[in-house]
Amino acid sequence: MSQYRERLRALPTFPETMPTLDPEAVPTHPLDLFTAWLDDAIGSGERQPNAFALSTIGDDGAPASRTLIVKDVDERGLHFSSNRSSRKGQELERNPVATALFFWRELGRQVEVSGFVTDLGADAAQADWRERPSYAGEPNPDWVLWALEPTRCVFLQATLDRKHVRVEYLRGGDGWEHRQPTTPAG
Ligand SMILES: Cc1cc2nc3c(=O)[nH]c(=O)nc-3n(C[C@H](O)[C@H](O)[C@H](O)COP(=O)(O)O)c2cc1C
Repeated sequence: MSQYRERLRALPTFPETMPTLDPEAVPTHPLDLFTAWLDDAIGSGERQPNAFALSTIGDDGAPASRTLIVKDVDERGLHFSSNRSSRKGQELERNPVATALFFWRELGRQVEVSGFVTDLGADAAQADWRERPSYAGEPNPDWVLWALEPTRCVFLQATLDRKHVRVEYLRGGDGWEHRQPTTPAG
């Protein structure tokens, strides 16, 4: 029998005290809730609250995920950067959709942001490139800054009794709508 079964079940889970999420009191635009939660995550002191998993879709339809750093958030969406020739760069070139998944464990919060990805242009990419620790004075024509413009966002606030509270935002023709998903959460 695997040695992991008992060890994994014995691991500590959520913190004893966590914030609450009132689905009746969320803002109209999901990015307003996202930035409020990002502020909380930065304030919580947890390491790399700017890290998230980005999933893209390959030609065979299979998803691929990797950790990235979110560089900015504005009306265009979540900004992130990488090499155009990377696997993610090639996949985004062919199929410019992605999902970003944040997990802020000290707050028991998860946010899923899905939508369309756009290239923010060479000037923005090089400005980002110059701020990287590895920058050695040369531009990098392969570097890209993208924005993930959301069409669907799901916010989850964990609770100790595992009755996690979720709010799903969907963008339709008339703007954003939100509701509590009815499918099981955990
Ligand atoms: C905490 C963390 C942050 C990272 N941030 C970035 C990033 O902002 N940009 C990037 O290109 N790779 C970043 N990486 C590396 C990626 O996870 C990944 O390995 C790399 O980009 C190649 O991915 P791909 O082959 O799927 O395109 C980061 C890795 C870690 C662990």
